[in-house]
Amino acid sequence: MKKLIEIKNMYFKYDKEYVIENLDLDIYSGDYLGIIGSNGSGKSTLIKLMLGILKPSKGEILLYGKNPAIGKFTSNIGYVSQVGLSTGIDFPATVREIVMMNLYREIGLFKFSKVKHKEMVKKALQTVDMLDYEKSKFSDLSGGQQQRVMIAKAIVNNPELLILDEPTTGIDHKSVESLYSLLDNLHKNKNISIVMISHDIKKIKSHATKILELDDFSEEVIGC
Ligand SMILES: Nc1ncnc2c1ncn2[C@@H]1O[C@H](COP(=O)(O)OP(=O)(O)OP(=O)(O)O)[C@@H](O)[C@H]1O
Repeated sequence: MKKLIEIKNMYFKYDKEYVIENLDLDIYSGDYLGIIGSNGSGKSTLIKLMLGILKPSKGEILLYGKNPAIGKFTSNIGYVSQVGLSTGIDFPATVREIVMMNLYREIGLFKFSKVKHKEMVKKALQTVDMLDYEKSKFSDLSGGQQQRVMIAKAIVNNPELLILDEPTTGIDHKSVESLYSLLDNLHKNKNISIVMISHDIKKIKSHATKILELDDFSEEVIGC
């Protein structure tokens, strides 16, 4: 099995105290890892380390066997933030434009998208069942619909790994259920590995294949 992320003896602190201490963790292709833990236990920090936004204070984190270049986002990894953060989009963009944003590296800024790119956007929107909303204004959608669009944006590049930071916060019960089924579908049928923070321990344990508990500095991986 291919190793996507390898964390070795990693420590991280913002100021004086360590937020993450002596963490060892391997994430393989095919994993669906749920990250749980109380408020402030370091879940979002760990994701920022995985994305290369933060650098370990000690120890190592390797993405595809390499040190992530700080601030250089790899297109092999898709990222979805909390609903509140994704709705920070305050210009009148359409659903298609939002998803297209993750193709600009490929298209080139200020150049026109090609048929191929429009097809990639359509395919991603179809996967998340939002193709009918392609021309709708993003800001007119419900929280659950917006989150599906953000997932389409994250998968439009066909990443191997999708990282989600509590994507269900603030969305209604029915949308949460359908978001979990969508993630199951991406995991099982599209071979996308998943790392997801969740406060709903029962639910994440019933979907994930591994759980990492980040509490009281005691990190533990439990096979589900
Ligand atoms: N930029 C920062 N500078 C200093 N301290 C920070 C910063 N970001 C987070 N922290 C602190 O690091 C600790 C871990 O924060 P983090 O956001 O990773 O926790 P979390 O488990 O994701 O919490 P929550 O469940 O509330 O989102 C907290 O004590 C937090 O106050």
